[in-house]
Amino acid sequence: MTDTAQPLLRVRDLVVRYPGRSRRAPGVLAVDHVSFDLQTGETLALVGESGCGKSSTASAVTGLRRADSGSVCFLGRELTTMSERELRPLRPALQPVFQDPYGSLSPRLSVREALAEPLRVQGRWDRESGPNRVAELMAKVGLDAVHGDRRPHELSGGQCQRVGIARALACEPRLLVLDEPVSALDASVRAGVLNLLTDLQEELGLGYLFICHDLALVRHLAHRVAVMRQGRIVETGSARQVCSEPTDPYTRELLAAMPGRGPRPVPAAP
Ligand SMILES: Nc1ncnc2c1ncn2[C@@H]1O[C@H](COP(=O)(O)OP(=O)(O)OP(=O)(O)O)[C@@H](O)[C@H]1O
Repeated sequence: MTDTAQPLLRVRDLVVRYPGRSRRAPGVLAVDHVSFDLQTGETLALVGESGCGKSSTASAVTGLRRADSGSVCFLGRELTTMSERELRPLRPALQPVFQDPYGSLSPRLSVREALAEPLRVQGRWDRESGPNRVAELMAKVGLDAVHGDRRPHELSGGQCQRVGIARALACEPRLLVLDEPVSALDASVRAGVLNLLTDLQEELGLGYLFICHDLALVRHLAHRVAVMRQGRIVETGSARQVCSEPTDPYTRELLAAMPGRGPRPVPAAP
């Protein structure tokens, strides 16, 4: 029987420390006992000023960095105590999407090759169905077939980010950890990528851990928001509540200083 009460992702008392290089340069406690749940089909935005620990939290969730302590439970499995070998079959279901759309793609691979790669790595490639699956992924993220032979330097930032999202989808994920996925894009293409993420979530029931510092985007995309300060979560609530009536004084201060404060809607897709 499926346990419907179990969240897609449950994080408890997560701690991430960066060791100091010497006695004079002490380490940094980047994530200080952070806890949150994320449900299937839900977007939880992690917001906070630069250096508050958002990306370190994301790295520990995706396993790019080992947590120093605490629990990361994904699909009911505790990730922090697993060996690399035990983690391998779970990794496709938990995919990161990074801020820098060019940096996250190999400059040598065409779009088609970049999308075939995760299928090959996972043993899902075969000569018959592979090319169709690649075409399907391109269509899903709104890339024309003509882009298939292009390399990253021949694409716009928005198109590169669509390739990054398609690569994540190739793994048939359940959760995307989106670390500032549109911050490096021109304002004119941001809305298109955000709308794509919304459509994919609706269609595939994906969970999103959305790391962001722009309140307008958070309001537009997130169901719930967790506000971080100096490694800790200081407030959690619905996007509407946190963005309009924050209870924590620091959140109020932070939101007032954030880009996108006030009722500024995200422009429609071009
Ligand atoms: N590799 C590292 N080595 C040492 N300290 C680090 C490292 N990465 C991050 N830190 C420190 O950990 C703290 C949290 O950083 P983190 O990048 O997680 O914050 P952030 O909220 O994502 O910031 P930003 O919005 O600027 O990306 C900061 O004090 C940062 O300087």
